[in-house]
Formats: sequence, C-alpha cells, structure tokens
Amino acid sequence: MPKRTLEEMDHQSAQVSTPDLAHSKKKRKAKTAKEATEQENTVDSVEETKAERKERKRLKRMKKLGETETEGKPHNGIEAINPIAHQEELEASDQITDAKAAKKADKAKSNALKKAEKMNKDPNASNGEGLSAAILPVHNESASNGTALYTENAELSAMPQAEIDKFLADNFISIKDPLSKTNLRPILKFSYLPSDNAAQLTPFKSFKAPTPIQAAAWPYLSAGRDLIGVAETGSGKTMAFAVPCARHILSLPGGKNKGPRAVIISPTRELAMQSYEQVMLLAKVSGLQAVCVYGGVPKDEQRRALRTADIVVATPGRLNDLINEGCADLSKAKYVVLDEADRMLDKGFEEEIRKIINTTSTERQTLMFTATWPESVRALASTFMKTPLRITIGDNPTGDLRANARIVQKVEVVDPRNKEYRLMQLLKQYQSGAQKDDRILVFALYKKEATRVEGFIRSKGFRVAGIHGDLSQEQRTRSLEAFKQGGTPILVATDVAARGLDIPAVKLVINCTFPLTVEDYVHRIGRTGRAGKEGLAITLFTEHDKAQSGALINVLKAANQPVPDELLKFGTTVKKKEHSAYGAFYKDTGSEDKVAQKIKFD
Ligand SMILES: Nc1ncnc2c1ncn2[C@@H]1O[C@H](COP(=O)(O)OP(=O)(O)OP(=O)(O)O)[C@@H](O)[C@H]1O
Repeated sequence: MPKRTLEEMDHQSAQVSTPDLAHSKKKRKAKTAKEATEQENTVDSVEETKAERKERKRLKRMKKLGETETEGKPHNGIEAINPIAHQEELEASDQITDAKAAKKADKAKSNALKKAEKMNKDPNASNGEGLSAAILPVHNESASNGTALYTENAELSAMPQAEIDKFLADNFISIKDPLSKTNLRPILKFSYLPSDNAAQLTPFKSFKAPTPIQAAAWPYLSAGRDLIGVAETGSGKTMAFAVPCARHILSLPGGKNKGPRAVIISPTRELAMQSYEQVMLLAKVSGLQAVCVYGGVPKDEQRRALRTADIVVATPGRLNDLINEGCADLSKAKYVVLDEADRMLDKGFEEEIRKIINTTSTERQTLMFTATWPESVRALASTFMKTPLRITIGDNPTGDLRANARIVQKVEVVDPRNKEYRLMQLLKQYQSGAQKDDRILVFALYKKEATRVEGFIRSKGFRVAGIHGDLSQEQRTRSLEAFKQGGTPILVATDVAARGLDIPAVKLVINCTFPLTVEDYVHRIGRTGRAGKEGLAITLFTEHDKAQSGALINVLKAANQPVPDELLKFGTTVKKKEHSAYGAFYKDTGSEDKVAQKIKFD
C-alpha cells in the first residue's frame, strides 16, 4: 500500500452486514375513502390567470384530500381540528370588506369553532353530512402512527399559490413523494408552525425565517411522514428534524418523562452533544427531558437519565452497549432520526444502526438528514423507511453531490514534500494583523498526522489545538471549546470534526491532506460558510489524491469554482468509491474497551 495505510488512520474495521432485519413493513391501514361530491368552482377560463388556475386546482385537490382524510376513523391527536372551522374561518376573512362584514366574519368564525369543538368531542360527527360540501383550503394530513394531525395555518393557506411557487423555485426546493398524495405548503414563517410548536419559538428569536429545508420539511414531518432531507451544509437541518420531534412526543398518549419516545443518532460524540444542546432548547419549553448518550465517558449518569428521558441523542456504539445491558428501552420510540444519514448507513455503522432501529417501534416515523446522499446508500435507506418522501434543496433534484455554493473553493496542486511549507505560508497570510484571531480549521487524514501537524504549527508560535480519536474525550471537548471560544484560533482535526459541527465564524478550512471521499470533502469545507455566511476553503492536493480528481472537479464545476489545470491533468474520470466505509477512520464506537491497534508505517 502506498503512503496511506489503513492502520495509520483513525480506522475501525468495517463490520460485515447481516441480512436485512429491518422492521417489517406494516401496511398502513387503508383509509375508507368516500366518493366526494364536488362542485367545481366555476371560473371564467378567459379571465383566469395562470396563478389563479393553479390555486383553483390546489383547492380542488385539497378538497378531495380533506374529505378522504377526515372520514372514517377519528384522529386521536392533540391537534384536533376541524376543516370546516378553518374553511369557514377563511371564507369569513375573505369577506371582510367593511366593519359590517368583519362582524359577520367574526360570527362565522365563532360558529365554525363551536362546530369544530362539537365535532372533536364526537369524532363520529366528522362522518356526518356537511363535510362533503366543505371546501378545504387547508392541508390536513393524518399521521400514520397515531400522532398529531397536521393542519396548515390559515394565513398560509390563504397565501396565493404564486407566492408559494416563487419560494419553491427561488430556493430550488424539490419534493419527491412516492405517494403523490399531498402537496403541503412550506412553512414560510415560524408563526405558521402547528400551534403546539408556537411556544417553542424562543430559539428562533434571532432568526428571520425558517431556512428552506425547515420550511419544506416541517409540514410533512408534522404530518407523520418518513422523510429524507438533503440540504447543503450549515442550512439548519438540525432544527428541521428537532422542531417536529417535540410536537410528536407531546401528541403521544402516556405522558412525558416516561422513557425514550424519540431517538436521534449521530456519527460523532461532538455532533451528538451539539444536537443535544439544540434539542434541549426545544424540549425544555415543553417539559420534555433529553439525554445525550455517547462513549468515552462513564455510563452511570446516562443509564439513570435513560429511565425518564423522552428524547435520546446518541452515538451508535454507546447506545448499543446500553441497549444490550437492558438500560435503554427504545420499544416506544416512534420518531427516529439518522443525522448525517449517509454516514450512518455506510458499512462502518450499518450493522449498529440496524440493531438500534430494530429495537424501536415498528410504528415509527423515520427521518434521514444529510448534505450528501450517494447512490450507494439509497437502497439501504429505503429498507428502514415507509414510502419516504425526499426533499432536496439546491439546483440538483437528483441529489447529486454538491458543496455549499457560498464557499469559495481553492485547490492547489502541490508536491507532497512541500505541504507543510505551504500550510505555514497560508496560516501566516490568513492570521496576520487584524485577522490574527480568525478561526482556521486544518484537516488531516490520519491521527498521527494530525498530532504532527499540530506540533509543527505550535512550534511556529501559533495558538493551536487538536481533535482526533487518539485524544481522550476530555481533551477533545477541551480543544473544541477553546476553538469555539476563540482561545485557540487554529484547530487541527481528523474527519471526526468533518460532519455537522457548527462552530461560529470559521473563516477558513484548509485541507492539509485530502479525505478518502469527495463526500467527506464537501462536509469538511462545510464547516465554513454556515447559516448564509461566506466561507473559504483551500485544499492542498497531491498526486497521492489523484483517484479523487474527477469527483472533485465535478464538485468544483457544480459550484462554479475554478478548476486548476494541474488538477485536470490528473483526469476527470470519476472512480468508484475506493473505500467501502468512507469516513470510517473517525468512527465513534462509544465503547470504553478500546482495543489497541497496531500502527504500521511505510
Ligand atoms: N432559520 C434559521 N435562520 C438562520 N439561522 C439558522 C436557522 N436555523 C438554524 N440556523 C443556524 O444555522 C446554523 C447551521 O445549522 P445546522 O448546524 O443545523 O446545519 P446543518 O444543515 O445541520 O449542517 P451540516 O450539514 O454541516 O450538519 C446553526 O448555527 C443554526 O443555529
């Protein structure tokens, strides 16, 4: 093997997967659909504009949907709603032209609400007459697993379709639904969130509006759908899955603080801790409890917390340890999230994920979120999900590999022997004068390399810390904190820090050594340019990385970044993934019984 030996990496051997033990796909209970007797809106086809025509079709669609969804079984969600109420409310508000009309509308609204109340008390009433005549401007979607029903906010329903279309088009939002059933409008404002989420807006006080992935995913997640969300790094995916999580738990019977109802799985300890902090912001408001379960720290506190925690945020290894010990009972967990899903489904984690998911409820809602969604994991993902819809944000509805377009990507082809010299030049350039406290993240591929590079940078007088698998959890946490707080503006990391970490204002990412896959490259550079900000990534590319040149060129081109001639010389062919477990060198097993690994040097 050339310079890079797997032994030298943060590699944990990839596990062989066993045959599919995924949950049995229970068919959703067929809904009894009653033929709707509709009366089409009579529209003057000459005067009708395109937007109006669309809106009319939408209303017609929703009318059909509502009549089907509200018939048959009563829903048992806390979001007990009545479409008639919303329709009448809306119709009433449409009619407000003067004070008299406003008064009339108020009366209609109150009548509608009274009617709704009555029908919610007596669910059978929803089968009664009146419904068939109701036109439904609001989207109603009943959850597949007995959780709350989603009702679209009336103001959102009243918005012209043209505005919705513009939002979807401007943000390149593509929604692929195998059920071709619903067309839920994106939640364009925080105030459009379902009512029981409204109280949780505190974390959003500093944000103007939901990000595209949040806006598009929230309605479907609130409606109980399985979902794959693919959106660029730093685009707010954590809140996209965390916000509906609390609502989901609150809608379940059985009360709070009785053990896990939701599980969020992350590939690294640091990412798990970060997601836990975000989840806590929402959980606290609702009186829910959460626990972060990860390796490298004692288990006792985690064991204790698992007894009452409603939400478990975990790395797979430690969670499996606790499941095996009988200390983590996930049988009532109905909301399961794989964050960094492609990583979680890759060979290094697949088996552990399978074990965890098999202990969760078969009625679960399964979510997968990521910035990269390679073909290699798509089929496997579907074995865990029930007819998931896929939401892709970005100019690539097929989910091709894309880097965040706000990041300026520079690739320098260098002689491997000159890498450290060039690294030093870059650090001097980007940490001089007023920039001396700017945060710079330097990526190495190997743990030993990271240690060496960190020492080299320190020897030149820079303030630097390191984060990789050879360090204790305490050291890892300390390094990350020092970097976040600004005490050490340079952090040298292996790919343990490539995914998900949301560190404020990282000005520059330097890839000292190229990662094993271009997906990891996209995640690494995604540590800069987050939440709408600009970013810069400089990659030192050598002949040892030439197998990746084709894929890298594609990523650069897709983001309109310059492709250096020296890189083109290595070839534009995209080679099949060389390593079956990309990123496996940073796998967090969560196990405390670390087996010593033999390190080989060429
Ligand atoms: N609606 C919003 N408006 C502005 N900023 C937001 C919004 N929602 C979340 N953020 C912020 O955006 C940043 C990135 O969010 P997050 O870490 O969830 O990104 P991500 O899409 O999960 O990234 P990655 O793919 O790297 O994991 C965070 O600092 C978060 O607080």
